[in-house]
Amino acid sequence: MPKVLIADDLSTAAVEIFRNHGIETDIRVGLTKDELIEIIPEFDGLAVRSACKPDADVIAAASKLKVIGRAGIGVDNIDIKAATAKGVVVMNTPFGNAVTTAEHAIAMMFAAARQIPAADAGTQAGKWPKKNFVGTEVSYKTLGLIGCGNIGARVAERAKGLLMKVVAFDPFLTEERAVELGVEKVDLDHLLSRADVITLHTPLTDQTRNILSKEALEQTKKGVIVINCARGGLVDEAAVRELLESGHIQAAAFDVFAEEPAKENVLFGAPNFVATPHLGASTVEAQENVALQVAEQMSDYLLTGAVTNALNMPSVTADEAPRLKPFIDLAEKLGQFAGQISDHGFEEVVIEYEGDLADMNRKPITAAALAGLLRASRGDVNMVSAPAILADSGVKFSESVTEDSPVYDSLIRIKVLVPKTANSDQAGWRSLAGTVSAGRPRVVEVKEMPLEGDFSPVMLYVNNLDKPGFIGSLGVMLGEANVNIATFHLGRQAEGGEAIALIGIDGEPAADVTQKIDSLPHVRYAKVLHF
Ligand SMILES: NC(=O)C1=CN([C@@H]2O[C@H](COP(=O)(O)OP(=O)(O)OC[C@H]3O[C@@H](n4cnc5c(N)ncnc54)[C@H](O)[C@@H]3O)[C@@H](O)[C@H]2O)C=CC1
Ligand SMILES: O=C(O)C(=O)COP(=O)(O)O
Repeated sequence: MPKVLIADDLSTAAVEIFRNHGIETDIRVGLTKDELIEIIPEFDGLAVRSACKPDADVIAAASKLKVIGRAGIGVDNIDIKAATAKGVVVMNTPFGNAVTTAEHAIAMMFAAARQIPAADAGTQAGKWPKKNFVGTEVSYKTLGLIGCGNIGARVAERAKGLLMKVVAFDPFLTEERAVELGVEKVDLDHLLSRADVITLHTPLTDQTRNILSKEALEQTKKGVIVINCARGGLVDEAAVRELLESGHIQAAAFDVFAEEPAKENVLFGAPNFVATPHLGASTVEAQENVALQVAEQMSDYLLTGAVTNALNMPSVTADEAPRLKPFIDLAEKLGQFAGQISDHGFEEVVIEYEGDLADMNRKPITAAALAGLLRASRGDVNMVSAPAILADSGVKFSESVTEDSPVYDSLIRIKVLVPKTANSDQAGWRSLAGTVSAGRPRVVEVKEMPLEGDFSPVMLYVNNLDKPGFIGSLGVMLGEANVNIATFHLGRQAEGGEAIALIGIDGEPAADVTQKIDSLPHVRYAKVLHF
């Protein structure tokens, strides 16, 4: 039974879902990094919000981990690169808390514009500080959105309901979407000079870090209000303090901080500054949404291989998972085959899909083929890590699809180009093709020679010249070496030409068996294959 560690405060709805799927959970909120490293090897799944930080060290220790589920949107607390390299899927719940966070941004805008927290504190302290608080209206003012995705768009809709004019800076916002939302797409300089209120809704990336730098803040209108419910690190906090003190910024309201939990911060105590402790997603509705969703997604992945909302792997719906599974198996086996007969590496990979595969979700199939291919040389590679490893390696990769499949309903062909620098006998294209028949993967072509057979866990691959007596001498030799033949498949180019024998055998042969096969006349290459 898979085991999931819940390492942040998730709604109990998540535990219920895991339990219904027969998945064991352990709730351990507030672990130190060392404590997390100590227990993580027990778990197949890790469910987090933003407080738990599965970094490269934690992921390195996570020997069984298959999936990290983020009950929320931002994944900057997770080392996705390390997870990908280790083959761990990282998934989030991109929509579950978006409305709640948009509402928080609007609440923060009013809290800042009317200084509600300070007015409340003074009133409840018995000071009746009516004269101290003169706010500003937001109607007919300009709201500048930095980031107009999921949450930014919802903020825009609400701001328009408040009769605000909305301008947005987002390089990925299309003109059509801007028109649909009724926002004006502008560049950052325009936004800075025009907005009465600026609100941030981008992820924290190398491009967005410090996007509201001191210089940017100095370009804003005097009296601007700044809201940050996205991520600390997007804004220069010290510069905001300075500009609040000088009165250039009228008010600021931040839910997120560069260092969290923010027990101390340069902004604390600044004039007209409002703070909340990363509450953007904290409503009953949002927390239930994200907990249910992450638990369903993680359970689906652990139990069926369905992938939803993964940041480092193509999606596979629960409906298509059973249909794709035999093709994923086939692709992985063809990849393993190609990897194991490419002793000198490869500089190019081509995957050809034919027939029914033209209409399928091929991304996971490709990922499986690459995982199988790379495993021979790179060890523990899976569908998550394979595409990134191949891209990093500089090996050229392409894919082609055709609806025609002359012989089979569906066919996958993997071709690898072994470099010229290798043993000249080995250089050139290797090509393997297979199909799924009665739900089982079958090889149907090896080095462009027709050859039909099942995959066995251990196989002997022999590339020879088609000469009389060869099969007999091979059979005798294997008998003498105590190798029991389970299946025997043959293919050849033409009489007397290049030929292949693919032999399923029972158990692991002695270490010298390939040498013995190599020493038979007419053998060009022999290899023990594992599937
Ligand atoms: N305070 C809280 O509790 C919560 C905070 N968040 C944070 O809110 C942020 C936004 O979330 P979503 O709207 O769901 O993300 P999203 O991915 O839907 O939208 C982000 C938008 O930022 C844009 N963007 C990317 N790079 C940009 C750049 N260099 N300049 C301008 N725009 C850029 C993207 O094109 C995209 O449209 C994230 O950082 C997320 O972690 C999300 C939920 C709760
Ligand atoms: O979903 C997000 O990106 C958030 O920032 C929410 O964070 P939280 O789950 O409340 O720790």
